[in-house]
Amino acid sequence: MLGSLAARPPPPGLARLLRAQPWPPTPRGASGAPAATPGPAAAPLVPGSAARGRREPAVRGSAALPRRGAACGGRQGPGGAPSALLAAGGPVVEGRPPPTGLGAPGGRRRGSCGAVPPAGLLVAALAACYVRDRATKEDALLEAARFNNVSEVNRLLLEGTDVNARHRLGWTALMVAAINRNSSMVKILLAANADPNLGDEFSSVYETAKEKGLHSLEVLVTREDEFNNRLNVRASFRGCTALHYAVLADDYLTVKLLLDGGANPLQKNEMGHTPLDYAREGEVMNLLRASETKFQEEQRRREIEERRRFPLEQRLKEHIIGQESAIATVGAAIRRKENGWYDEEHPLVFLFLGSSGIGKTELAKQTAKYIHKDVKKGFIRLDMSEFQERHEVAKFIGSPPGYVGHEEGGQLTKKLRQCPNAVVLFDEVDKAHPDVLTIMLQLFDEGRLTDGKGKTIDCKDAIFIMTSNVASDEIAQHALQLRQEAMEISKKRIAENLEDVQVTDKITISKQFKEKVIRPILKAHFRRDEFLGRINEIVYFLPFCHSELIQLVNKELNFWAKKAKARHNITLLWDREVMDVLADGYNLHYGARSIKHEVERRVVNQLAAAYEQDLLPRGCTLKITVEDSDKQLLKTKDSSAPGAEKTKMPTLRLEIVEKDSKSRKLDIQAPLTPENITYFL
Ligand SMILES: Nc1ncnc2c1ncn2[C@@H]1O[C@H](COP(=O)(O)OP(=O)(O)OP(=O)(O)O)[C@@H](O)[C@H]1O
Repeated sequence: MLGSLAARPPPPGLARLLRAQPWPPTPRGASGAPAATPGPAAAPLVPGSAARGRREPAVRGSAALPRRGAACGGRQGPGGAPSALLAAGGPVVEGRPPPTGLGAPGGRRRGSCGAVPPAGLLVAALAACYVRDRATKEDALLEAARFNNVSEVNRLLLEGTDVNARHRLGWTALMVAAINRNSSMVKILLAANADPNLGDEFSSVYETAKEKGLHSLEVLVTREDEFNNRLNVRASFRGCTALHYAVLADDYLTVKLLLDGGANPLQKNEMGHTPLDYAREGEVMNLLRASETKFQEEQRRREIEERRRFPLEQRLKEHIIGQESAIATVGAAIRRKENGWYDEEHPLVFLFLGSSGIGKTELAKQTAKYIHKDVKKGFIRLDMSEFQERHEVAKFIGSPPGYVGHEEGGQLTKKLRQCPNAVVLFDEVDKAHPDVLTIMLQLFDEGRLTDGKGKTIDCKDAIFIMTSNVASDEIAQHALQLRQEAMEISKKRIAENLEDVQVTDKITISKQFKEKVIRPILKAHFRRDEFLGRINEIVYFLPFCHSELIQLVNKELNFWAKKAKARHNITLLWDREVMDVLADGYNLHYGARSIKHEVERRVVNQLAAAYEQDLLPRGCTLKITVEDSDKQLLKTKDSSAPGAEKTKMPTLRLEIVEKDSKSRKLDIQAPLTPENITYFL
């Protein structure tokens, strides 16, 4: 059976990864002749030993190492004497890279001792290649998996060795067992919770050598000796799972074990190939095809279950503060689509309205992340202010043949072709030229788009989100007015001692306001009823209320606290008063960005100056405080007393918390005023 498998031509993807040697490797007897029956339990050949007819005992340790380095002459197989490798000016075997730095220049005879580089260099290379610390249990596990040493693996697992530990070059024990057709080992490792979906971190020999700062020769020999010697050393294996390797080895039993053990047949390696792409015609291919279908169904079921347990709205709220009605509107529309309650002839179209920096882009991004996981391709963002002129339509969908830029294609069409069901954000859509809007209308209406080359992209499954600041002042003023009214009603009810008082920041934009105020503004701007008519949902983003501002400040301070801890081992503390002071920096026109800037200006600047002035011992605890003398001002302001707005802005200071819990104020000098002026912000 093995012979017939080897005789079949491998698929093109497979051919790239394997060397031009028969695969699966034909085990050889002691004489070097092919063995009669390989059998999974047979002690495996040591890589490179085939030519020498040597069979390595399946034990830990590197007893053979000194012998390997001793030979100097013609090539002895991939695991053979490194001197033979060093002597070669070009690839010694098919697919083997020339040893950079160490190798002799081109033109030298292969395997010639005369081509050996200086002895010191050789010794260093030998030492690097073979003197390996095999002391750790994880290394021992990888080696035992390589040699199918069941008892050693069992012992190591019992001792608590991490079954998913990686070789220093990136692979796991399960991958080693899979590529070497050690199915009994695969079974043991899976039973010990080995993750079948981990991807190899080893790319090609050159890439890995570069990444790890090693000599390519060392990487090559290690890969061949400690993983497998039948793989193309030039190909990239990054992202290959144990299942990819089992398929490369064309080992039905191991493939089946891995699939039963939860391996994902749809998982792609970094080249974008699933295991099926490497399968030869036959039972392995059939098995993979069947399990792909089954896996897809199961995945769909799992996703539905997960959506039920952890709804989209909840996920979005983890990243977006406030904007509850916007989240609810988008969440409901996506749910309708996900569950098949939508018009499949048209894509979903939203218009996000509201002032700057209040989460329109963020909501679009998070929606894409939820739908696609891979946000890079699944989220397309176009700044529509780049399409203000008529001729810029060509930039949007590509120029027709014979025009400049025809070959480049359009910004939208190029990206949509890569991911036709992407979440597409048209930022500042009000700035786009009417001709661009006409194309968008066609896109929304028909769910497809024809590019400059005449090719049509079907994108009925895409989600289009347009954002605009049009009417943002009206929306903001209306929201503030609604909040004011809600506050007054609450106060009145408190004054009347009514029991069901709920002080709430939650407000809803009325239908009347949308129809009477917003729609006419939109109509005047876009001048096309049909364009507005094609929008599924107009989503309103409102200015932040005080409690939302406090959450934004907290989020921002937490961001810096994490950085302080990670970079300088400094613990940063603050209290509610500090958050109130920072929340006052909110500017309606800049939204959450104004909070970011306020924190940077009033806290991070002080931190940086204190650090530069060597006032922050490593490992210290820092507290942000409001200057004592300013606290009264803050109280006055909090109580909304008349005239409070005119009071001086409270000052934030940094204090070091000493071991006895007492605080010491830091005397930070303002960097731009060297005359000993204390840093006041
Ligand atoms: N509601 C929010 N919750 C959390 N972070 C927010 C929120 N709104 C804005 N931000 C943060 O502020 C920054 C700007 O937000 P975003 O890009 O979403 O603004 P926008 O509403 O699209 O405005 P613009 O049109 O100016 O881009 C981002 O870093 C974002 O994370």
